[in-house]
Amino acid sequence: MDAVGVAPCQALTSLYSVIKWPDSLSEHPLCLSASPLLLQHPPLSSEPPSLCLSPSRVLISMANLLLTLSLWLLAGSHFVRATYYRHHRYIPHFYRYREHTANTDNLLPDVSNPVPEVTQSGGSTNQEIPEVFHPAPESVHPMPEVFHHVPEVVHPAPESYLPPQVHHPAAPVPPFSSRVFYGIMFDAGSTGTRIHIYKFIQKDPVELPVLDSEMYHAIKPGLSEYKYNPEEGGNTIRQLLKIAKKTVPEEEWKRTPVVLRATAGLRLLTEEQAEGILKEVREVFEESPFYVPINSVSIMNGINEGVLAWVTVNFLTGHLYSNTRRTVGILDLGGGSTQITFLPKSKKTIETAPSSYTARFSLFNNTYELYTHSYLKNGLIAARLATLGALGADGLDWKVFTSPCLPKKYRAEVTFGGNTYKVSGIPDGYAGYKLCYYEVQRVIKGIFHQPYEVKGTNVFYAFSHYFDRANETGLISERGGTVEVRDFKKKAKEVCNKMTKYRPISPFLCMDMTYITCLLKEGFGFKDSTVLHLAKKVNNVETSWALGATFDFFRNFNIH
Ligand SMILES: O=c1ccn([C@@H]2O[C@H](COP(=O)(O)OP(=O)(O)O)[C@@H](O)[C@H]2O)c(=O)[nH]1
Repeated sequence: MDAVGVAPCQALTSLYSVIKWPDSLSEHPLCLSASPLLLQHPPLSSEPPSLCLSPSRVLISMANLLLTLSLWLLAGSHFVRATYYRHHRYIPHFYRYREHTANTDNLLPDVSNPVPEVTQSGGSTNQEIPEVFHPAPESVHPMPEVFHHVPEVVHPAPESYLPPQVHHPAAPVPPFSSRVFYGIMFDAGSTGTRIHIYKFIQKDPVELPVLDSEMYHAIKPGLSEYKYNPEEGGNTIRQLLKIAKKTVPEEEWKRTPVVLRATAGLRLLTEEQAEGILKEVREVFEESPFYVPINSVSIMNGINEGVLAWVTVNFLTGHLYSNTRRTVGILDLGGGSTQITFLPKSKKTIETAPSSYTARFSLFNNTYELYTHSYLKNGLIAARLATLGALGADGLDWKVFTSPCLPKKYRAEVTFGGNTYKVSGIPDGYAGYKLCYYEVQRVIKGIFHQPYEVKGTNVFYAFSHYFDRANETGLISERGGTVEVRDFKKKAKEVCNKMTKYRPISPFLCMDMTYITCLLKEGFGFKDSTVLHLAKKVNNVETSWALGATFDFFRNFNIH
């Protein structure tokens, strides 16, 4: 018997109690002690309990047994394999939504196959995104889970929001060679266009990719300034694409998606003007070496802007993976619009909100129903012009718009949305906080909805112009920090009553700080004692809707 044959033979000893091997098979019959198994068969001789067979019969019997055993093993291995592959790790759908536990990595939500394969021919730039990028969204539960179990408990002392680490330079090299991929998101805002180049690392084929880093660059003015000259607007995009070409390795260009989402600036233009600019951007994208998906250039609606900024901030602060459902709200003050978004703790917040002020989406087996709203024309720059009575006014060629929020001797021309406005302080009049507050109130009163819960203790992250103004006036450092709503008010009073001192920073500082104070208190209804976390970046990644929009591109959140 050869070596291969011996092993299965020896395995038989576990089935038959004992095998006594003689010195030589050719000379001695093989003897098996009687075992309960063998005794089920009629005895072959009259000498129980041991059974002796001639070598040839033994070999035939062994061959039969081997054949039976092989069949068992084959069937068994099939069964085992089938069971193994039914394990959740091998069911992408199950894996995506149920494998997540709280962790501290900047993991990209569900990108199992995030970037298109480069086609052999060089790839068409307007091919459709493979379906795997946009798996069918999970059906939304009619009654969102959030309202079943979330007690109306407030958390007066919020957890320390230590953000997860972004960079993992010392990670051990896995046997699977890590795959790096990129996503390029353009934020076409009213005051500027920004490029966000995200680098992701797929460390393991069955694990979620990790956000490694972001390359960010901004350019002014925004695309809406080019409403009469879209080609020039296209040049600003070309300039930013040069940065993308330097950041993304050449071999990755063809499979790196490039997407542009425009916000308030383009929303405020006529459809024709906005379309002229978007068409130009599409052409610039098409001539770039990057992957241009369908719908790569569009105007984003206010709901998505609010929800995706909420996704970014909660992702970066590590709240999307937590099982506690404790999240943070966001306050975004752009140039043309302002957004508030949070996950209510109380059912009453949604019940008392206008239906257009709520949005649902699914992520990691959770359905979130958020309170969210974007107020168009209430961004900081639009609000300046509204306070001056200039927004939407005619006679821009000759009218001078004045305000007690501006230094008395200030006179200038400001441009916004492709229009130029003449503005000035009131040379012989009064200026100061009280008068200014009265003026900005008109831009807020009767426009804002105060969410039921905002007087509670939800934690809010405030960024964009909230951050910029707080930083410029010394409320916080470059690194950000926390302030109370009353700090904005205190600083606004100081700035407005000492306009000359603060004028070098910005002649609009009094108006801006007063507007922010009024917006927070009388617009959203925050208490003086509400603490706001001001952050331009979390873990070196911009707090903006752009990261959330990149996730949404890779895996459709079905925000509705
Ligand atoms: O990633 C970003 C995106 C925006 N901003 C700032 O946020 C404000 C947003 O203005 P935007 O023109 O985009 O406002 P919108 O048009 O969306 O209202 C500007 O001060 C930007 O400098 C920023 O700091 N980082």
